[in-house]
Amino acid sequence: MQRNTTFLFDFDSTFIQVESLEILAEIALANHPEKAERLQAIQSITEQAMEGRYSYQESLAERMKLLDLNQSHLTQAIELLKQKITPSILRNRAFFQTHADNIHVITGAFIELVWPVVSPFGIKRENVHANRFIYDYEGDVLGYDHHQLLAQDQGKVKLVQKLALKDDVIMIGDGYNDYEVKAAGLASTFVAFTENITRNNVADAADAVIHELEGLFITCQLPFTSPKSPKKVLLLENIHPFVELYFKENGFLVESLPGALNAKELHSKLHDVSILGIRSKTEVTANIIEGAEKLEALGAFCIGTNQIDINKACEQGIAVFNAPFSNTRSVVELAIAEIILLARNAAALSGKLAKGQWHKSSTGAHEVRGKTLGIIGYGNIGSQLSIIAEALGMRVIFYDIADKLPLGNAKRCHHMDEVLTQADIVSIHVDGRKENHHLIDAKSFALMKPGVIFLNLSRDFTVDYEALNEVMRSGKMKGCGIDVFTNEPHESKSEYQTPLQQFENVILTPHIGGSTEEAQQHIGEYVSKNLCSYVNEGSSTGSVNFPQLSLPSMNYPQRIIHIHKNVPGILAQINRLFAESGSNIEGQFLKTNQEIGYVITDINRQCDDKLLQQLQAIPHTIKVRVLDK
Ligand SMILES: NC(=O)C1=CN([C@@H]2O[C@H](COP(=O)(O)OP(=O)(O)OC[C@H]3O[C@@H](n4cnc5c(N)ncnc54)[C@H](O)[C@@H]3O)[C@@H](O)[C@H]2O)C=CC1
Ligand SMILES: O=C(O)CCC(=O)C(=O)O
Repeated sequence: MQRNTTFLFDFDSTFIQVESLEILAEIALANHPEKAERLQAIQSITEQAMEGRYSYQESLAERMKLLDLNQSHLTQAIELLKQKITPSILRNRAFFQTHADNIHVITGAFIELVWPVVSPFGIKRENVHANRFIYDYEGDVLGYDHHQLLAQDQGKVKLVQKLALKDDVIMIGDGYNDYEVKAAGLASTFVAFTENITRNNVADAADAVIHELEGLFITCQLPFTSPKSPKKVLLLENIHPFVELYFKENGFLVESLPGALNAKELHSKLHDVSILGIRSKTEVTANIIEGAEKLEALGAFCIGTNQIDINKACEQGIAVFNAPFSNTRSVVELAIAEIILLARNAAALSGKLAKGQWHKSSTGAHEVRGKTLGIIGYGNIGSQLSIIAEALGMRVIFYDIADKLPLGNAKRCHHMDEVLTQADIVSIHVDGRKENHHLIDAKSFALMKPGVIFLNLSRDFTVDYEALNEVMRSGKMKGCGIDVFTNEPHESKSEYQTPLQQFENVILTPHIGGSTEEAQQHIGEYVSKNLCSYVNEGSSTGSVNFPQLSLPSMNYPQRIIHIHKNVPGILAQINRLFAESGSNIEGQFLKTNQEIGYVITDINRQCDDKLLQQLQAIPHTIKVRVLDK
């Protein structure tokens, strides 16, 4: 950095992606009959003022007249604005922290909104210059302080004059009033910031136009560069918003899409992506993995990982993570609800009443107390279902290929057929391994009792749905609850047809077993933290295909990660290379699983290209990663 440079940052549409007064107006006018007209008027006045076509003083007065504000509006606006920080500002938090003494925020926005957003960046309170509201005793906003320089025309110019800065001054902003500081001779450079909005007359007047904050480091030849060029995260299938925010706060570039992508779309999107986040719909095949050169980690924001070619991911050194517990309770609650509703014929009766038919009857409606629930697959979901079903007075029997401890009074059966022949309700909770294709077929249905209730909330292919349709058509089955379907649509709100729609006593849900706010929030937190600490520090806790290593934080100049096929003798070769290169090993961690050897070495110096190439050349090496402290 040139010595003694002061950076003046605009706030609205520069530090944040939006105009704070517009956000405040959206909230304050939410229930106002003239909401649309007033919002449009506010936007139009802002735009004219920012382009320098309208007096700032008048524009502020006009906009404030259109609002009735109180404290609660401000509180809501602050929360929203914190989510709207400009991405390149967010990922360069370190820049603001490092140069806190030399950074000012100068804005016509209100301090009540500005300070909570900028303070986490280490910006000093005395360096934040903004307008302020005036309140009555009840906390309603009476107006604003007209005497503040920033409420006046040429307000930024007057304020910077008053600051009497001795340093070289660089003004960064998106509006004409930011340019005015340079025009008045108070800044050596005006940098137009266009990440959120481009105003042609402002860009034309600027000494430099930057699209992201990193452009400032280049334009001003600051040795401060982004800590690393940011890695890209692609999030698909409506993953919880926490995840996007979390990655952004940790310096990643994030793209979020609501639906799944098909193979072609996914292939072309992945070329520069380091972390891919999906749920159950995105097929990550061997071809996709092979083409994703930069992919380091893959997060399944769900339980099932059958949609991912795990073997290929191992071969390519890509760690896969999931959330094995976070949505299990949600699935169990849905299963219990469906069992009760189907036992009471409620799905059929509700469907009739929706069509105007009042069918009040107890015939064929049963309590679940005392009935036998047969669970196939006694894992995290099956075993929780067992406990809750027993609490409702049901008798539980189960079958699992693994030797599972029966919980409560549940009885373990040694053959699946035992469960199928005895249960009043059969519920499938096996995992999505390939061998489970059509685990439940026509023969299985034939073994079930007449009047059986059948649930599948696991994976579509575990059940032969043609056979299920047949048995439903035959009238043998009382009803079924199905949450997982063949060829589920990639996007929510799509059309979907299944022959099961013709039956009455069915509960058909669009794969929502795990779709509760609670589950999605927890999955989001769990998977994104594991992904982040894998990519940033090498910890593989929570990975489904890598040996799990929880590592200490990085205290030495470099951490070298060597991922290789699990064959004997690799560690010795790695350590020989370190010794020959004169690197001192400060700490070393090794864990293997059947496929992979995972060696992490902290060394006392920066590893040179030659050493890296030698590590990469060790036979059976899959990938070498270098992490800087
Ligand atoms: N509908 C939804 O939204 C959701 C569906 N799921 C699905 O539910 C299923 C169960 O999930 P978890 O309980 O978390 O899995 P889990 O892995 O904890 O349990 C699966 C159990 O099934 C057993 N198993 C596998 N094949 C079997 C077979 N052929 N016969 C008997 N037992 C067998 C395993 O030994 C294991 O104990 C998975 O397929 C998962 O993908 C999970 C969450 C949400
Ligand atoms: O909620 C989802 O997207 C998928 C849930 C699921 O099937 C799973 O967690 O395995």
